[in-house]
Amino acid sequence: MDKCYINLDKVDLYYPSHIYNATTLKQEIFSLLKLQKKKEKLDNVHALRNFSLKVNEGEKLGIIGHNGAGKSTLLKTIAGIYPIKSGSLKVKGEIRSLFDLALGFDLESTGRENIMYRGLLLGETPSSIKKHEEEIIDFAGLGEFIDYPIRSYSSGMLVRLAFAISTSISGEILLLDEIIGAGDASFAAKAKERMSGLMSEAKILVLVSHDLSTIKEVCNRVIMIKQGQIVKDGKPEDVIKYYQNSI
Ligand SMILES: Nc1ncnc2c1ncn2[C@@H]1O[C@H](COP(=O)(O)OP(=O)(O)OP(=O)(O)O)[C@@H](O)[C@H]1O
Repeated sequence: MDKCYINLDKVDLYYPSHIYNATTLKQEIFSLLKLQKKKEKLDNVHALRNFSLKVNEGEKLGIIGHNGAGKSTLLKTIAGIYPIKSGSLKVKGEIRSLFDLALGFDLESTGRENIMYRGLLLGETPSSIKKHEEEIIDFAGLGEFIDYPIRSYSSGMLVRLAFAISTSISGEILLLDEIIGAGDASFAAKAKERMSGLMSEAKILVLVSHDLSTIKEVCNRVIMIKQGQIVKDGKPEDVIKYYQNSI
């Protein structure tokens, strides 16, 4: 069987500025009355610049860098969420991304119904979701609330359900934006154990985190990103030291 990999070659990604360049009626009136300067046109944000990266099977890649460096953008680009402007992105292997855990939740539907909706969004088939349903319900530990609309859940209960669904099926390539610590103390311990299992089962792990000790513990390769480019790539201890010296 072919090995998994992620390959980005000279990728450029922009966030379009037109979203922010629109003026509200209030801003127009204030500027007409000369109470406020007319809004300056903003440029597109060039978030990944001529970005090349190859990640091979067996690699547990940590991504570090200052706020706004482009770490989350890179993760979402690998997940195929953001369209790239130029260059190429090739991914071999089934991706499981654990961000936007509650994406696709419908507040008026029950926990059980939401397992189906979210599972379908994660690319599962109805029969595979049904197979995992009891295990998800058991892990979330919501008792009879599983048949209540999720509008009635506390925020901790929602997190439990979202976490249980998103981590019920492992993928070959695991993309993580910070390791999720979910729920109260008893659930957090279970969640941590499950996360460790998923991370060690994954054929490729890509982990974005500001927690350098976790990066050191989990990863066998680290890249540091600055202004949408890799400035250092290598062994965790070397790249972490380089990053710390840059602070
Ligand atoms: N939805 C968006 N629209 C416009 N610009 C964005 C958007 N998301 C991120 N950016 C910009 O893209 C750049 C990279 O942001 P990104 O979120 O990838 O950084 P990050 O390294 O993950 O930061 P942090 O450590 O703060 O989470 C920043 O300049 C940010 O302002």
